[in-house]
Amino acid sequence: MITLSSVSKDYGSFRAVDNLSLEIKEGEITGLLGPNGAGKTTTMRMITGYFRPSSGTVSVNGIDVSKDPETIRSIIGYLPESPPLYGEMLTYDYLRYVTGVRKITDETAIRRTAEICGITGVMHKRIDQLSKGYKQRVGLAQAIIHDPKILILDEPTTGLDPNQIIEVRNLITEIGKTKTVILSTHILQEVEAIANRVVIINKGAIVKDDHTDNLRAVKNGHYTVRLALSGTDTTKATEFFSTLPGILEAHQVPGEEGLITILVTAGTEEDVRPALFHTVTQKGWTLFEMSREKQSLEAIFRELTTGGDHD
Ligand SMILES: Nc1ncnc2c1ncn2[C@@H]1O[C@H](COP(=O)(O)OP(=O)(O)OP(=O)(O)O)[C@@H](O)[C@H]1O
Repeated sequence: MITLSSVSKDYGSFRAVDNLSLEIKEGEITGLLGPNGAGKTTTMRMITGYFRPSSGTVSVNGIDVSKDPETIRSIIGYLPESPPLYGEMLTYDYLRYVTGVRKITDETAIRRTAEICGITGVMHKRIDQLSKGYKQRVGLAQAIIHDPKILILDEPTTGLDPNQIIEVRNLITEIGKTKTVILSTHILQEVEAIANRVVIINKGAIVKDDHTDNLRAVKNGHYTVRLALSGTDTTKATEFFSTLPGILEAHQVPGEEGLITILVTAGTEEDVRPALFHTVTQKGWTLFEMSREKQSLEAIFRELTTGGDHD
């Protein structure tokens, strides 16, 4: 449905998005996760047609975004980080204004959208008198008033209090049942709460693309065990370790000179250390060290994005 092919974006001599390729299927809720300055907003703006890529192509439903921006605008709803709201307008007048700009003729569009976004009760209030949570709902309303198939949300819960965050997340989840959604955030929990796919971006490039469920599995069960041993070779040791029950993978990592250091990833909550120890003694190898390290989601994110801030 959305295809980015080798897309780059330069601001002068600075490359904000670097040769990024991504395919998003209909119905997916994708979280673009990355630290400040990673290139999330730039990527989203290229999908909406707001920015042209410096190289590469973006297509939506097979249409090249830069060739037919009009059609793209009718397919996509966009909520920028600071929604384009006019504070002195009443909510109703603002939404009527948006229907005018979008040339929406469906008379029920405003009422329908207000109901979906839970803003029926504030239609006759000035926008600058609304709470941040309600302002964000109005922002969402302007993004979906033309019933777009795709919704793009730039940091949709930034600046909201914890209750408002939950409300807006629930609203996005509800709207996301019938749309393809891309949202950006630098908050891991946000992706976990809303998205079924996570694309981690750092320095303008994708460093991880996975189902949110897999990340949850990492959080809930997976951990690593580091072993330092001697009396064998790396191939044998990794081979034996990776065939043990509950072990997903084993590979060599740098370690103390003269020893083989191996990092084993366990895919179970059970402790695999006794089985590892057994293998080592059974084979007559010598164990110098063994330690278990919890691999939290935060740790993975940090590992993938450290040093990522361009600013
Ligand atoms: N108009 C611009 N001119 C020059 N540099 C820009 C421009 N817009 C963004 N940048 C730079 O490009 C990089 C990527 O910015 P972008 O806003 O896409 O990142 P982001 O991941 O959305 O970050 P944030 O979470 O802070 O919004 C940043 O280093 C930013 O300073």
